[in-house]
Amino acid sequence: MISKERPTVLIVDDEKSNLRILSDILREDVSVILAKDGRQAIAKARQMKPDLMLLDVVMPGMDGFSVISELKRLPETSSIPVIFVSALSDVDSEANGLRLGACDYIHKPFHADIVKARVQLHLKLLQQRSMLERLSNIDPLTSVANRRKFDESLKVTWEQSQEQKFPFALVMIDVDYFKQYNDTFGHAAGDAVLEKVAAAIESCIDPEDDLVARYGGEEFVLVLTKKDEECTQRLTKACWNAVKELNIPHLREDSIEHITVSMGGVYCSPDSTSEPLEALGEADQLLYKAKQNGRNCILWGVGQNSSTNNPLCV
Ligand SMILES: Nc1nc2c(ncn2[C@@H]2O[C@H](COP(=O)(O)OP(=O)(O)OP(=O)(O)O)[C@@H](O)[C@H]2O)c(=O)[nH]1
Repeated sequence: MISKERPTVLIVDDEKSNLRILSDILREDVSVILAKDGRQAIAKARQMKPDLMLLDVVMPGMDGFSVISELKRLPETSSIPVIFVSALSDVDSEANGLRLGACDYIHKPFHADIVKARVQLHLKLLQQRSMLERLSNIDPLTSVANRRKFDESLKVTWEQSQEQKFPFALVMIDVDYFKQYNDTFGHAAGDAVLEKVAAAIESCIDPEDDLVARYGGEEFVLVLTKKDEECTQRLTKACWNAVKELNIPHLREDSIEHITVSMGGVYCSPDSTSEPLEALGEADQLLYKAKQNGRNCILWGVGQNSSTNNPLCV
């Protein structure tokens, strides 16, 4: 994913002179990393995650075709675009390189302007792709993750939790009496509340490990990873409190004078036997109970699959 101002290009060639010439051509526009063989190329790609690679084909030991096959197999390098730069100018070699997943093929001897132009073109395409990816994962009203991103993250988090043995929590969040708010203040004011609520929740979580997503309508969901139960509950309470502290007047006749949220959370351990959707269902039931309980509270499940029988109010 191309996020930095100055993209990084990994150049792989066993000929020192080619490495020097190619880096001289590119270093004005990009940061250059060099590798002199296939093994080094894979190690540097995994470690430094370049935005683009220029890869020689004929190299002693591991050739460029084997390198690209390995890069495409590894999840952390599979999306790095690779341009072959090769003296093999026959149709079969070029077709093979493209079939293996290269985005382009430049023939040696290369021309500086062609190398520059092709690199710029692929960096531009990469930038557009990453912008599209970002947009397709974001809720346009609140700018937090959308349902699509949440579904994907839940699946990945569940799998990683099982493999890497870390716990995670799912928390469903729903704005209280929101219909009444819309009816009183109008839909546009309701939209502004959703934006503020999302931002308040987002400000409390750790963007490295956690995710807040708009689940739909006035409902949000949290995925909190790698924390013990106490820390998870503390963080959830901080989110609940952050919404309260927005002090958005609701003007209800009863006791709730400000916008509040209800929450239902479950803590999933790596040895959980239930499935992600079951855990989500449990969190949803706890949220329902929190609403029945008078709203403006958090209900936690206690232990695996026992959450709905014995909820804990914090
Ligand atoms: N402004 C605005 N309102 C929305 C949006 N999505 C859903 N809503 C409104 O959210 C309200 C949800 O109403 P209900 O499901 O009855 O829930 P509630 O009034 O919050 O009641 P409780 O959840 O029981 O506290 C409905 O009036 C929806 O129209 C949105 O994007 N913007």
